[in-house]
Amino acid sequence: MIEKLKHKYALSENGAKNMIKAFVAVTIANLVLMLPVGLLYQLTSYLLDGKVPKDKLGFFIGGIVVVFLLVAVTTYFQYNATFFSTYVESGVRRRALAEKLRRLPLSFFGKKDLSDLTNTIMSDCALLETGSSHWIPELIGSMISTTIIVIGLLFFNWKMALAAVWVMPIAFIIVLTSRKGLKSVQKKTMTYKLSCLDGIQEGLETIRDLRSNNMTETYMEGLNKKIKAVEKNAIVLEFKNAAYVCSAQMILKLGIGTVALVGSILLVNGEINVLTLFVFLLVVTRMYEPLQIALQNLSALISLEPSCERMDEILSHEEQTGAEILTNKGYDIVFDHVAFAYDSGEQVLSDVSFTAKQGQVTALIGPSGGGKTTVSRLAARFWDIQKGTVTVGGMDVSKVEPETLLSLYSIVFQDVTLFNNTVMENIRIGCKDATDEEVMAAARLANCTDFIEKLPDKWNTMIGENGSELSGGERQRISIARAFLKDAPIILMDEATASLDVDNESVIQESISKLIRNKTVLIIAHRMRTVDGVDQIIVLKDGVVAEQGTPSALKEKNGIYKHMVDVQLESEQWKYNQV
Ligand SMILES: Nc1ncnc2c1ncn2[C@@H]1O[C@H](COP(=O)(O)OP(=O)(O)OP(=O)(O)O)[C@@H](O)[C@H]1O
Repeated sequence: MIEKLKHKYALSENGAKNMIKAFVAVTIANLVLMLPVGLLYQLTSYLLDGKVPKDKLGFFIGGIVVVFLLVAVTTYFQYNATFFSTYVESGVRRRALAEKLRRLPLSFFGKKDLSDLTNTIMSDCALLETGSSHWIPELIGSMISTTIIVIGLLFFNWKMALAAVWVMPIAFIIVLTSRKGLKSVQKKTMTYKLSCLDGIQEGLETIRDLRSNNMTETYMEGLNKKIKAVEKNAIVLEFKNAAYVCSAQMILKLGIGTVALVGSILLVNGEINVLTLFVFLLVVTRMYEPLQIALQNLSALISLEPSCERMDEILSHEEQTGAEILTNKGYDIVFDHVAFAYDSGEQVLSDVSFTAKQGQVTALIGPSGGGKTTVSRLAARFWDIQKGTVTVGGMDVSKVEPETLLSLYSIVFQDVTLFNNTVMENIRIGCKDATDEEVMAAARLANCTDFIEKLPDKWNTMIGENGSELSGGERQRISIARAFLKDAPIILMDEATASLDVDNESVIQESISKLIRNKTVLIIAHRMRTVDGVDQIIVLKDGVVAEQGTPSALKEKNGIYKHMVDVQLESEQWKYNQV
């Protein structure tokens, strides 16, 4: 049962145990609320006999006090079991989701966009929070307590009990039949909501382009359509929900009528007395009250199912795991007959083999879409390959835990990610234990010091969300400073000097020459003059190694590389010219 609850409602072991406690708490609370009916039964029977015996007065007063105390204790117990544990569990669930996302392969993120995942962590969790504190315990608790009461009633008078009970399964079946329809509308609503969130996010991210292309009105029209779709679907969902729940609640109320009808017949036939009829009417109204709420809760739980499924999809997704101990001997990177396709299924690399040797610079070049970025990502196990092997110093990267493996790499990609923190802390990301002096030394090597010293708070200047207060070249130099600080044995670079001015570029190139000494360097290059001095060039075209060798050998071959060099030489002569 614990395992089932864990999967169904994305709970931790403790959360599932607490939920069972909540079921028990609600059941006991509901049963305790039936005790006054027992007292009333006793009292009425004495009153019908003429008077209440004096020696019983103490029993009734004591009974009332005990009932009050029990109600107070069970309410506290129920509150504790539902609310407190729910909010603790909610925090645990959000952390578990975030922790899980950290361990998932990047292929998973190709299928999900940012708003989808944020929505799961925030909105789906909040919805499940209400579900766990109200809907689920109240539904299960009232079902258990009603079953116990019904068994008691059957022993008391089975005919009257049947007159009260027959409506219950019908009411629940009505709500359950809505399951398929409700779930599909709920899924649609969620899809529309996510598309709406995507639209808003896209609008905010691209506001500059929208304005410069006079596209704001078109964008707003598109967004309005998405908002209207959400509205329309939400109304349909509410309407369907209300139709099923209200019909079920009406059926439930029929039970009071049948109890009165059957009771009157039995009374006339002398099978029961007035007191029994009175008690049944009292019990039935009390018993239907939590069931009315249970029907609403059942419907709410059905609508909650898609959210739980989305959470379970993340929590039960296979992680990228592996050994936490590195067994590599040296740092040669070897691609051996590697084939790879992203989730879209299209083959991106087929049968790629090459060796990037330690102490050498290997440049990946080739036409756009040839697979250069993909190869450099696979070298660090950002994705798992489908065929062949990628090894570092003889160690198969697919068998190493990703974070352990990444300790071997310094990565400098074009799209630098910076955090809204100080410059100092943004560089320290390269090595979290580095001292301020070490950070500054790395920054000096990456030629960052000049621009950092000019910032308002120097090293303590906050650089805005994703470094929005820095220029492209400055962002890139921070990323290079991180690589200096990390000082990892393997360096993956994506045309690291692309957005630097000529002066900066030559200084940085000199620094990079120092950085890469004795390291395995895999560099994605777009400009042929930067690869003239590398040890080896791998030309990737259409996902295969079309050429490989030293720059001079490839120039002599007169193939793709030579052609790229010639074309770039030509393009360097280009000037702005009116034709
Ligand atoms: N995350 C992804 N999901 C699906 N397909 C992808 C993904 N990333 C890249 N691709 C596809 O894989 C192929 C190779 O892309 P890759 O980025 O490796 O090429 P590249 O040689 O680095 O190109 P460029 O020089 O333009 O950066 C392309 O067809 C691209 O559309």
